[in-house]
Amino acid sequence: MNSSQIGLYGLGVMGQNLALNLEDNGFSVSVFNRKAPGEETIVQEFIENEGKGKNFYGAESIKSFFESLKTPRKILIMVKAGKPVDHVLSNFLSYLERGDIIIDGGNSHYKDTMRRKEELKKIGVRYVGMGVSGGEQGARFGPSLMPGGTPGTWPEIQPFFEKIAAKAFDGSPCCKWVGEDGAGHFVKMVHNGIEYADMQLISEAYHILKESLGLEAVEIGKIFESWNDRSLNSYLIEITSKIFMVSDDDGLPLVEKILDCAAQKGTGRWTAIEAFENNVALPGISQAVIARFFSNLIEIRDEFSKTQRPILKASANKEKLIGNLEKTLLACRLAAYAEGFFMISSVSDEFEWNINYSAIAKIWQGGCIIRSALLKEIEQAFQKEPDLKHLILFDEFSEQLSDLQASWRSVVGHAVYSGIPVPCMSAYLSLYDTLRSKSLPANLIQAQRDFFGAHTYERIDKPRGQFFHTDWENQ
Ligand SMILES: NC(=O)C1=CN([C@@H]2O[C@H](COP(=O)(O)OP(=O)(O)OC[C@H]3O[C@@H](n4cnc5c(N)ncnc54)[C@H](OP(=O)(O)O)[C@@H]3O)[C@@H](O)[C@H]2O)C=CC1
Ligand SMILES: O=C(CO)[C@H](O)[C@H](O)COP(=O)(O)O
Repeated sequence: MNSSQIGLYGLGVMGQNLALNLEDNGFSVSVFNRKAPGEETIVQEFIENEGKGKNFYGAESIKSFFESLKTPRKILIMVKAGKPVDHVLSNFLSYLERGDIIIDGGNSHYKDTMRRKEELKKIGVRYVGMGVSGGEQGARFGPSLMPGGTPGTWPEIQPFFEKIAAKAFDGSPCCKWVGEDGAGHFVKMVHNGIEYADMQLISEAYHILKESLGLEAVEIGKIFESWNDRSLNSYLIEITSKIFMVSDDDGLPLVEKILDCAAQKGTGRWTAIEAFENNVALPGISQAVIARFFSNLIEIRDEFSKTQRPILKASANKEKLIGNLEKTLLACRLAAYAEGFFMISSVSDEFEWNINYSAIAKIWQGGCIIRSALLKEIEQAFQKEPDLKHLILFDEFSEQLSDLQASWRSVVGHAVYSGIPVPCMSAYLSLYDTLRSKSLPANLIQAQRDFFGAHTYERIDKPRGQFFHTDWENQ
């Protein structure tokens, strides 16, 4: 048969929509899904419904799936991350041929991608870990794509993915080769870390608007709508404004009926763990992950809240607070991207991936969950200064942070006095204050370490690299 240009394994939400997107763009696609008990007809149903009359081949077995593809085969896997990917690859082993290209588009851990790439290299199979962002709609009409893996593979798969990707502000595809090994999945993981932080920040703003100003959902929605018309313009602010406008059957806002207990599949947590593993501090992203954990402690929160005296809310001028919140969100969003890019550059340097940061800022401008107006400025910053160590050092951003800090302090201070938790906003403010402090109290920590463990210290009046020890008890 050997006729389809690309194969897609895994007809979940993402797989189905990517298959439709590929077909819309003129490609012939073979599709397959495992036949789990009770789900034997997924492929058939897809071909008879969403795929009806289109250029799909619905394979009934892995053998016929492989036979239906032009060689060297290009197969996009869209299954649950983790063991399922290894399971699928082991089922492919007897059919794969030298030169075939496997593309994992799921949210796989980049270290798994590096391992899988090395395993498949032994049999001459090329492996790409491609971060995909944009959810169901993105997959269907234009996702942001972050491919990376076996060098030299890109030219053969580029036509497919550039065609189905979303468009950046300048109309170019939100899809670029990120780098070797697990670079693509690594960048997607950090994307999700930033996604967690931005979502948490928006939720903290909502909490303040609701608790401090007592605003109703529709009014909060309108505030987000107006913010979306200015510097905060982004997908997450846009969908947030829409969420507040949706009512339940009884006419009350649906969002207020949702249990305040956030789930997570793990990519944000991985970002925080990897940051610690690589000696990089990601205070905002880490706090966003922690906030999701805390949200799950419903019973403890319920019990403890009853034991505490109510807090007298700090008074607030409504218009002023709303204005300050907008500025705080902007400062924090900048800090979130800055810490994300800092993480990417730290790990990219270690693995020598040579990631192009302005290209990443461009890939994220369309299709993905963290797309925002600010990414245009970030792209330009990295174009001007490709070796920029940290985004906060870019003149325009450091000026912006300096200008925004008064509003930021006022919001965090207001929340602290009112007993409204703002873990992410305050973590970013501490990050800002830490990085703007020429001196920190870490000298005392070094003295303590030397006191109890003879760990030695460096001195301000001696060159770096010379270490001293003091017998502190007998001075
Ligand atoms: N949903 C989203 O917004 C986004 C998801 N992703 C990532 O894309 C991937 C697909 O996500 P999504 O479509 O949402 O759904 P899921 O993560 O739920 O994955 C569904 C697919 O995985 C298959 N699968 C599960 N276990 C196995 C296994 N052991 N062997 C073979 N196939 C298996 C399912 O088959 P079956 O139907 O038979 O159970 C189904 O085709 C995931 O890695 C996800 O993290 C990335 C970006 C956005
Ligand atoms: O990758 C995504 C978007 O970019 C997914 O939507 C992601 O799975 C969401 O993460 P979580 O379930 O942990 O909130």
